[in-house]
Amino acid sequence: MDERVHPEVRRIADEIDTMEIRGAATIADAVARALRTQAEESDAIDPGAFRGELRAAARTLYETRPTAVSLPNALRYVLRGMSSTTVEGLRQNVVESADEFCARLDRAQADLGHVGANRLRDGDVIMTHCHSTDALACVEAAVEQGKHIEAIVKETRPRNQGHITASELHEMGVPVTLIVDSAARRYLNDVDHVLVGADAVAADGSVINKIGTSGLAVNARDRGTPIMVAAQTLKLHPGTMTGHTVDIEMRDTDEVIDDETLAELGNPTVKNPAFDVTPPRYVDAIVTERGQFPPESIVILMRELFGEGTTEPWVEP
Ligand SMILES: O=P(O)(O)OC[C@H]1O[C@H](OP(=O)(O)O)[C@H](O)[C@@H]1O
Repeated sequence: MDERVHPEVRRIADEIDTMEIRGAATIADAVARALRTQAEESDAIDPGAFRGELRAAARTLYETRPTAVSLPNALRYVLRGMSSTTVEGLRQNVVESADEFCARLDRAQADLGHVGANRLRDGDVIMTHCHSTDALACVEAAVEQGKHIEAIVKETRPRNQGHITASELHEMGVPVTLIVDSAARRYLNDVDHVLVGADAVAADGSVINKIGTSGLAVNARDRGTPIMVAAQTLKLHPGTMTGHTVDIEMRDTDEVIDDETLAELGNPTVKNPAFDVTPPRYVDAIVTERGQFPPESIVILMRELFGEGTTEPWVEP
C-alpha cells in the first residue's frame, strides 16, 4: 500500500471493494469525496508531491472494482481541474472540482428521474433487477407526479440487492411483490416496463449491468415488454469509443456458497460474475439527464461529452 494515501481514502477503497459502498452513482460520489479528503489533508511541500499523492489516491480507488465506469469518470472529473502552480491552489482546485462533481451528480439524477417518469403511466407495473438509484429516481418522480406505480422486484442473487429496492420502493408508497430471480419470466406478462440501471454503457449501446439483466431483457423482448435503462451520462464508457471492452468483475465464490456446503458438494468450481452485457437490440431506451436515447444513438452523446478520447490521470507520467 502506498504510504502517501490517506487512511480515509483507504477506508473508502476497502468499503467499495467489499461492497459496503456500492451502486455506480454512490461509488462515484464516494471517490470524489475521497479525493477531496486527500487534497484537504495533504501536507505535500511542493506541487509535484501533491500531484503524486492525488495520483496515488486515485490509483488506490481505481483498483477496487473494474466494471462501473462511473468510478474512473469521477476520478477524471476531479483531477482534470488541477491547473494551479502552487500546493494551496491545487488543493483548492480539487476541493472545488469534487464539490462541483457531487452537486452535478445529484442534479443529473433528479433530471434523469423526470425524463424516466415521463415513460411511466398511471397504473403501470414495473419489474426491477438489483438496486439502482438512477432507476428509482424515475419511479420517485413518477410517484411525485401523482402516478400509481406497482413493482415486481427480483431479489437478485447472490447479494440480494433487490431487498434494498423493495424497501426503498415501500418507503415511496409503491406496492411491492418480491420474487426469486428464476420467476421473472412467469411474471413478465403482468409488467408494463422492465426498469434497470447500468454500471456502464458502451459506444454501441450495449448495457453492462448486474448479472441477470441480459436474460431478463431477452425474456422481456420475447414477451413484448419494453426495457428501459436509467443511466446518467456518468455511466457512458469513453474507452469503448476507441475499441476497448468493458472488464466484467468476477467476485468471490463465498458470495454464492459457504465453504462447508461447497465441500459437501464435492468442491465444484463456482463462478460469480457480477455483471453481464445486454446487446442494444434488447433495450428500448436509455434514459439520461440529457433526455432519452435509443441505444444505437448513444455514441453521438458520447462524442459530444468526451471528444474522441480521455486521459488516465491515475497513471504515473
Ligand atoms: O448508479 P446506480 O443507478 O445506483 O446503480 C447502478 C448499478 O450498480 C449496481 O451494481 P453493484 O450493486 O454496485 O454491483 C447495479 O448493477 C445497478 O444497476
